[in-house]
Amino acid sequence: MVDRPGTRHAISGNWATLLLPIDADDGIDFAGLAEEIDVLIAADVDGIYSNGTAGEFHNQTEVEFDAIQELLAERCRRAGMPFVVGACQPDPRLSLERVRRAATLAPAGIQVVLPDWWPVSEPEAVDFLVMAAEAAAGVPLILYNPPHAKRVLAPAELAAVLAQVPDVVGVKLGDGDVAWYAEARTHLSGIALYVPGHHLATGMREGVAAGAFSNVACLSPAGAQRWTRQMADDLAGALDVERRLQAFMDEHVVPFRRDGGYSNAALDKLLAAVGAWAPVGTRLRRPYRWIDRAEAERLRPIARAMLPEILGPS
Ligand SMILES: N[C@@H](CC=O)C(=O)O
Repeated sequence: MVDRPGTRHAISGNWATLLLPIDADDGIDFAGLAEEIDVLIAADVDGIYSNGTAGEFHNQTEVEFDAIQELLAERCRRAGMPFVVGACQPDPRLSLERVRRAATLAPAGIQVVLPDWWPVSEPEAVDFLVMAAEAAAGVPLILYNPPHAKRVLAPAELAAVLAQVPDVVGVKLGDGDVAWYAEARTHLSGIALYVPGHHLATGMREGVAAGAFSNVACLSPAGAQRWTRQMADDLAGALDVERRLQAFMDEHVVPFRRDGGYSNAALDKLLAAVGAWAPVGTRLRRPYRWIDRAEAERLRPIARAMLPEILGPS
């Protein structure tokens, strides 16, 4: 069990996701992944995490899972970079095994999703998280509860669940409107909340966000880090960047999902290819479709013009 901190959270700021470089034969390019981790370390992000949706946790074998986490842990440990392991898995049995193995790597936290084939009730969510906490053996848990989860918990429901599992110290979730932020303040103070990367300045202004497991870091880890630092002493400027980030996403990225049916992971890999900071590529593992790399080339000058603070030189 761990104590939940009051207002300061051990895991905060700009967390960058691993994105899997995928070969033409559908295998994971581990040499490319190692290079990517080193670029993230050099960008001096607040931390690196594996196996969110963008890390394609839902489409890898257990042997691959172990190899990814070991590579992340080994390189981060050597560099003194904090890391979080995503032990996410829609199947609760496999997920608990992933948590158990992740704990042996001594990460700063372990991320889990709720069982995701049959939507869980609140008591079932509690029971799963209690089992996950046992498997984590003292490593703090972060619940990843995005809008596309089978069971999405509203702030009051989350508070009721988390009150029974103090080992869950944070929640990565989709935020909402002004009313949602008011609800989050009412029910979730003391829990570290991680809002979508391109909403982080708003989450900070509303006094709710501890940080982001960030899609902005997909676009540029170094740029996302600069932007996150800006929030501390120039929130108005950071909110202006956020407005342009959202315009870029709405006009140029979201249409791939809304009109083209691409997944969030495809969108995140597109962002990484626009930023061109590591050998990630746009390819996803089959059966998921990926966005042609030419689209990244087309969008790069647009992104640079709209977001010089994020994509400009450091
Ligand atoms: N929701 C994303 C955030 C990064 O882009 C994830 O997969 O973790």
